Amino acid sequence: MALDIKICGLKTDGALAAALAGGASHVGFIFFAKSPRYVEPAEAGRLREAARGKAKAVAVTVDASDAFLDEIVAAMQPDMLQLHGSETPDRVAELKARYNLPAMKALSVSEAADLERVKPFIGIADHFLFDAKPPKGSELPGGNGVAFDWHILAGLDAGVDYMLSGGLNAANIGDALRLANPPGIDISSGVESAPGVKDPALIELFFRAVRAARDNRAA
Ligand SMILES: O=C(O)c1ccccc1N[C@@H]1O[C@H](COP(=O)(O)O)[C@@H](O)[C@H]1O
Repeated sequence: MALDIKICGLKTDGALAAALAGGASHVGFIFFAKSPRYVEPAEAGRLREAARGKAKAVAVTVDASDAFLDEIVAAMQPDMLQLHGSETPDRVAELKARYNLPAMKALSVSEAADLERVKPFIGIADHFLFDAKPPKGSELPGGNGVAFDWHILAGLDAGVDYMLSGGLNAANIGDALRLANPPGIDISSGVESAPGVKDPALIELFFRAVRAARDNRAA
């Protein structure tokens, strides 16, 4: 089965090129002002053109207003919305209808019981993204480079389409794929040389590690 791979928090042509060259299925742009990965909608619109027809462009938002979402959607024409805040099932349904776009609902998890939070979104969110809970004091709901216990995902209904996220990098992706066997993976700070600074070489290294892990499984 094909593995979805999302490289998130892209801000430069070089990093985007590395993500596409590696075979990313999704590229993510962050519209959360406090993030070091924040990109202006117009700039994301320029960047995403390189991905058209190659990878899905994902607009990552956090409890965004309709006005801001209108601006983002008009400027970058995303293929998907990633809702990384405390959006309710009703809000997810409302946004899907408003923009006629699929939605990926991000949920933070630290224990098996957290997976229960998927249930109200079933039949509404098109995909899920499981991320670690932010460390105390962090201003970011995601992009903290923190992993959760992937064993938790063993309790997930097999029909749930999701991306595994949080603290992934070239060193741990093999274990993550082996333990959770997720339909998709999502990475941001694990391919950065500093917060918000994507490193094309680390992106390439990550894809190499993914391929090596998958080759090992097939052998
Ligand atoms: O990356 C951010 O700054 C960010 C800000 C606001 C919402 C979500 C954000 N990032 C998401 O979190 C995952 C995991 O990041 P990491 O690999 O642990 O650094 C990232 O891929 C985005 O989907």
